[in-house]
Amino acid sequence: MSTGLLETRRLVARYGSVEVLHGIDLSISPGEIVVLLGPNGAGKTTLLRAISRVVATRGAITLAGVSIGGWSGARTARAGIGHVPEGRGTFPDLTVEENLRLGGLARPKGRRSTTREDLAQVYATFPVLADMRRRAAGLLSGGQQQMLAIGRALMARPQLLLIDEPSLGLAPMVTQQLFEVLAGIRGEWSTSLLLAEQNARLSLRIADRAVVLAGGRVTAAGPTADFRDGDVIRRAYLGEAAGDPVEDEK
Ligand SMILES: Nc1ncnc2c1ncn2[C@@H]1O[C@H](COP(=O)(O)OP(=O)(O)OP(=O)(O)O)[C@@H](O)[C@H]1O
Repeated sequence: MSTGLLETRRLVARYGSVEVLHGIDLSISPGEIVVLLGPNGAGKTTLLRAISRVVATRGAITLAGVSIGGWSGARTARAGIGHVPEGRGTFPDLTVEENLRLGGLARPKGRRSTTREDLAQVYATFPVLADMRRRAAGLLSGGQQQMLAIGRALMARPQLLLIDEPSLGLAPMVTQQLFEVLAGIRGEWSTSLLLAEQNARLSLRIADRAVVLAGGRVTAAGPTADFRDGDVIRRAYLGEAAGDPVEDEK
């Protein structure tokens, strides 16, 4: 039996009759940070949705050894997996703290910490949110909203946190600060992270392993040290025959 936190085997996902993931094998260890890289349309978002059970799948998915595939596993998945979707999805008319409290409602029964303790921990992770706790979420900057979306997911004390394109629409400096915080989250919150991210340079800096998707298949995977060379990224994204240089930043 595997010791991984998350395991997928031959995972297939489709939208209607169109199959977009064609048999993904992925494993994530407790406390590990894994980044999903790949060009637009590769299937990164769909893989996160498949793992959090919001798109239909075939194949095996286990979380801490418990099957979360099929309908019966969806509840287990929701209890153990936090999902920060692309676009963040915070409630703009609610305050920062109200948004965070809503995240806490998803916590599994038998939790050890109180809501007050969890709020304090979110504010320690993202001090700017503490200063804005009574402000409507819709008035926050893009970076602050991303922090709020991540904080809200953390309130459910997930074993695995899925974050889709955290850098989307953020200035480089804000993205850098956000990634520094993300690097610390696994220790502070005892969670693993799976990021889908176009910013290869920054995400490779904080992740332990990278998995590259193209056309709904894994085309490369390994420790991030193997991917820091721009040529490896280029081959992984475009195939051996690629001629034009690709920016590291892509
Ligand atoms: N709701 C949907 N209905 C039908 N097809 C979809 C839907 N969402 C995504 N797709 C298709 O599934 C494939 C994978 O898309 P996905 O969004 O998972 O890729 P991605 O790697 O996350 O891309 P991006 O970096 O642009 O977000 C694409 O061909 C896309 O057109």
